[in-house]
Amino acid sequence: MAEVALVEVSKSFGAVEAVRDLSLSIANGEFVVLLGPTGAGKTTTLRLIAGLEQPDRGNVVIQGRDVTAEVPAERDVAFVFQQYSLYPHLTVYDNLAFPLRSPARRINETLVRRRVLQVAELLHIQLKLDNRATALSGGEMQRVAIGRALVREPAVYLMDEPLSSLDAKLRAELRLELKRIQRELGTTILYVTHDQIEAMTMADRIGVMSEGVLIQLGAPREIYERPNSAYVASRLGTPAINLIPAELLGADKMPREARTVGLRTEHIKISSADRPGPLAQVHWVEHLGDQNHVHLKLATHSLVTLADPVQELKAGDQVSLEFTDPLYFDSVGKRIGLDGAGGRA
Ligand SMILES: Nc1ncnc2c1ncn2[C@@H]1O[C@H](COP(=O)(O)OP(=O)(O)OP(=O)(O)O)[C@@H](O)[C@H]1O
Repeated sequence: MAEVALVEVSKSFGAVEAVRDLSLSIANGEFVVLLGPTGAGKTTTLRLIAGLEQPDRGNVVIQGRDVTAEVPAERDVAFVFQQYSLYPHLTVYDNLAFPLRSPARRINETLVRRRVLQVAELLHIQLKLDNRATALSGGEMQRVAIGRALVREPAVYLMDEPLSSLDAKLRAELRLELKRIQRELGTTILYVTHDQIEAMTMADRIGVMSEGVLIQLGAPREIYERPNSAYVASRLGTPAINLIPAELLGADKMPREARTVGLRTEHIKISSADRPGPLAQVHWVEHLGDQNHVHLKLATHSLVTLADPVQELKAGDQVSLEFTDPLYFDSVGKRIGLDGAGGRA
């Protein structure tokens, strides 16, 4: 049974349609990531599930129960926000125990203690239990914030960019930990992020949103390899996919309706200028440490790809390009050759 389902939900704020006709079903134990630019409607989607917003139309169903009319406290969800919302005057232990001590729950202290210790161990903060929340590093605070959600066992965890305030190293660490915990506990998570690496590495399925609409929902590889549109293709991949007008590349081998060609770095091979293929000029080479990005000029268009480390390239070099299995998009940006294998949202 779906743990959480949104059924044709819409929500406007004045003239802004924050979420439009959104249907989404999250299975028990599934990790779904909503990815999209700012203003796409991701946070509003979480708030609608939590009951912090009321939909204008549509229904929210949690564990088979229609909760649309219920207040947040009646819904079985836990929310983790971007900013750690800890009680500064309480110890880590008491912060973790807090959600279990509400009068409505009446859990005895032995059980509270057992659960807090279990979660603290899971998050590697067991040595910090006596610290005040303010005497923690940012990464530790965010672990406690996540732990406060984990001590409860709700139907679904809603997480709104929980790692975005952390530095890159901590983020990478916590990303792995969160995924491990989710696997171990079999929890159901709906997670919002701008970060494509978080989406690719943690999600069972990614939902790509734009302007309140769920554009595509699918497994990370499916979204990456078989995007339904140029928009979705441009949300994943570093460097970003190159979108080049089809007429620049010669129409002979392309589908007739192709207007734009999507070239990811793995679709582009750089060879010496005497090889067949369109000629491009190296504009500059960006050394990023672990990889080199080559910026190329193909007629009037710029293209970015990865440089083979053994290939000596420098600004001004002429090279020939060879393209393998690029993606083709029609005049409205829809991918040509959609196979209908569950790729559409
Ligand atoms: N309480 C509100 N009042 C008015 N407009 C709102 C409100 N909440 C959200 N919006 C608008 O709804 C749209 C969607 O906002 P939302 O916060 O859901 O986007 P988001 O994808 O989560 O963006 P971000 O990544 O920046 O958090 C935006 O245009 C936003 O300005």
